[in-house]
Amino acid sequence: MAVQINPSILSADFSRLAQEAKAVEGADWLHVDVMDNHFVPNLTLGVPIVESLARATDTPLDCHLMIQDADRWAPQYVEAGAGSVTFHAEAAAAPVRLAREIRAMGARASMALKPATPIEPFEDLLPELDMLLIMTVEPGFGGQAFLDIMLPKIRRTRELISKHGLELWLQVDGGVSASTIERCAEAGADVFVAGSAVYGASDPAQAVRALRTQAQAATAQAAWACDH
Ligand SMILES: O=C(CO)[C@H](O)[C@H](O)COP(=O)(O)O
Ligand SMILES: [Fe+2]
Repeated sequence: MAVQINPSILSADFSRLAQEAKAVEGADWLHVDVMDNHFVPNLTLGVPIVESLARATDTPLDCHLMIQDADRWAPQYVEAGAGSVTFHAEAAAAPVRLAREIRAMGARASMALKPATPIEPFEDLLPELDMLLIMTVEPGFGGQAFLDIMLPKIRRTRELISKHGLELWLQVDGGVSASTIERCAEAGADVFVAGSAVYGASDPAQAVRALRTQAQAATAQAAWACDH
């Protein structure tokens, strides 16, 4: 699969969200961080803003729900227009039922793991998912430093995906930038969220293109991609 670059609007100007979304048209997905001040110590936006964003841009929305009670709320983000909904493993009471519900509603189902949550207990669930998100910072804030210690987990997850012959996308989120994206791609990620590295740049669309070029080059050299 081609690499995908998903700018995170967490680092955008929230008073001009429609224009900020348009500034990165050409990106694969727009990453929308939903935070409830309970699952993470920060508060961002909810269903009405996702509904408005879905109308304002042709770029599909990749909603990352950092909220408690994901089982109750995730379907509402599909209804609001998200093309992909990511719930946290730590916040879902019934992740298989929830993933099936999201898929049945016509969206891609994705599950996220905080840095301290291992992938191994979820091996048998992977066929139920369209994407697995490995957090490379503690969720809650943009602009944090990339956690190198997550690289082995990315590698192990890529091995599980290969072992089971899955079509699962492997997303990384947190501290992804020109200086870290190649390590993520080499380890096995193929979907890259970047907030500050895109919206902190003078030309966000150009930053997306540059990250894509770097990720493509690193993937072409990566052992995991050469096996396919
Ligand atoms: O989920 C997130 C934080 O919890 C954000 O998507 C992420 O941090 C993006 O910002 P940056 O690229 O600046 O780290
Ligand atoms: Fe995110």
